[in-house]
Amino acid sequence: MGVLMVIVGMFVMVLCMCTAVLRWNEMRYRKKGLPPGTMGWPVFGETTEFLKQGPNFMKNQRARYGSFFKSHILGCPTVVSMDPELNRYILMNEAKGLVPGYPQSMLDILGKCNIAAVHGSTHKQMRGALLALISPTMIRQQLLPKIDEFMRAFLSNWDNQVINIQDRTKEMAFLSSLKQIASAESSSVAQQFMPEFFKLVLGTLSLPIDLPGTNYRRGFQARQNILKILGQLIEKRRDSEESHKDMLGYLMRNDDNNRHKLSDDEIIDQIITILYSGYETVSTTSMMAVKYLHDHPTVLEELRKEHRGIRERKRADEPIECNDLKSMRFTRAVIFETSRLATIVNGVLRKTTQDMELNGYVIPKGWRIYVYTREINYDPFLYPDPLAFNPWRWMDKGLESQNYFLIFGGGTRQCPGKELGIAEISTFLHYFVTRYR
Ligand code: HEM
Repeated sequence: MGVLMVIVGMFVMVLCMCTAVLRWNEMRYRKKGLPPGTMGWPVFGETTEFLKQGPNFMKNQRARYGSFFKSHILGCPTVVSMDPELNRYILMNEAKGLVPGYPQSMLDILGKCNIAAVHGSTHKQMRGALLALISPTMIRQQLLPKIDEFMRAFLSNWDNQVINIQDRTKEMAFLSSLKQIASAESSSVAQQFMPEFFKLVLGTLSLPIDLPGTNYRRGFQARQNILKILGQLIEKRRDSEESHKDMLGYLMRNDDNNRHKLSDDEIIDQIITILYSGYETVSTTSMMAVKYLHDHPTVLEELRKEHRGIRERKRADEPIECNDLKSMRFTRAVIFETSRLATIVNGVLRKTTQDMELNGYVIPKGWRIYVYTREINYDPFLYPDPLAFNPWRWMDKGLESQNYFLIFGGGTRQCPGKELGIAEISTFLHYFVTRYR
């Protein structure tokens, strides 16, 4: 009986202490002008709930506090905006005191010249250099032939095997980008590069704890190894003086036509940016498209009809060209519907560089703003019967240009790789549905 009393007493004491700490933490943030919401525990905030519950955490908080609330997630005090109007306003008005607000581990591992780590004129410079590499002309003349050659080879000999589509689409996204970046050397460096790249990706999504065995430490070491691989590649190319028509070749051009000359460090971070930005997005969209096509035979049939039509107009070894891509209207619709229903990107993060008034509240300098765009994908007014996989809804072109289409972000940081990503996924689907049942 005595032991039981002690246990109950201790339990009550711990409960009181926890309540006191939580209350104290709430009081610290009870400044006038901040939006409603809870801040959770000191240091950890509500990160555990956020990571465990995912979108449900957002929904629950919105039910309690409305579409604009404060929290403390991923190590920072954060305001979450789930309001479509406000989200659009924030993305369109980044210059009024906002910079990207991605976690420290991501910035450390992706490098200080990474596009998400820079703003103002440096951002303009890095974005300009990137846009020159993936412009519609570059896609038509340089990138699409490489993508086609890669997908054609990658999607061969899958018969009579069990294919792990998640692993394969990850490999596909990485190797396809690598071929566009360094086509001549891609097959010789891929085996060494790929495992390092996968470690780098894990590191960017970890807590920045620099101890042996942590994903952060492994990711950082992977970055060092990738710097070495890319540094050697650049050096070799400079020594050989041979010109290369791939992304690295264009980045290294030293003639007067190159308006966006970058230093070697900037070139390397630009390459890591391209690999990183197109990796999770393209691989997950491709994987989910395969899943939805499997679940919806009528959609698969319609898609197959489109691709068989293209094949019938070509010789067996003739590559996919820009006109073929343009004619893939249903495929584009399948890609958008997949991105919408699977919500590949939940939202984007920004950080305030000064106290900032938003929605009638004052957001202090240094706070994160999570522009949470996921919910808009399930809005029944924009997308009737929102949980149905219905690519036909995208056949009306207007839907792609409506104001709340934020699957590829918006404003000055809108995804520059949208058309390149669509070209890769479309070519993947082309060979997938024309070669396999
Ligand atoms: C289906 C595929 C893709 C989706 C859904 C997607 C989505 C997005 C989103 C939502 C953003 C905005 C991030 C922000 O505002 O902070 C973004 C930015 C970006 N994306 Fe994509 N993306 C895709 C493919 C690609 C590809 C293939 C590339 C390759 C070059 C790429 C390169 C970038 C870059 C460099 C940025 C940063 C732009 C800047 O900060 O100015 N993306 N993407």
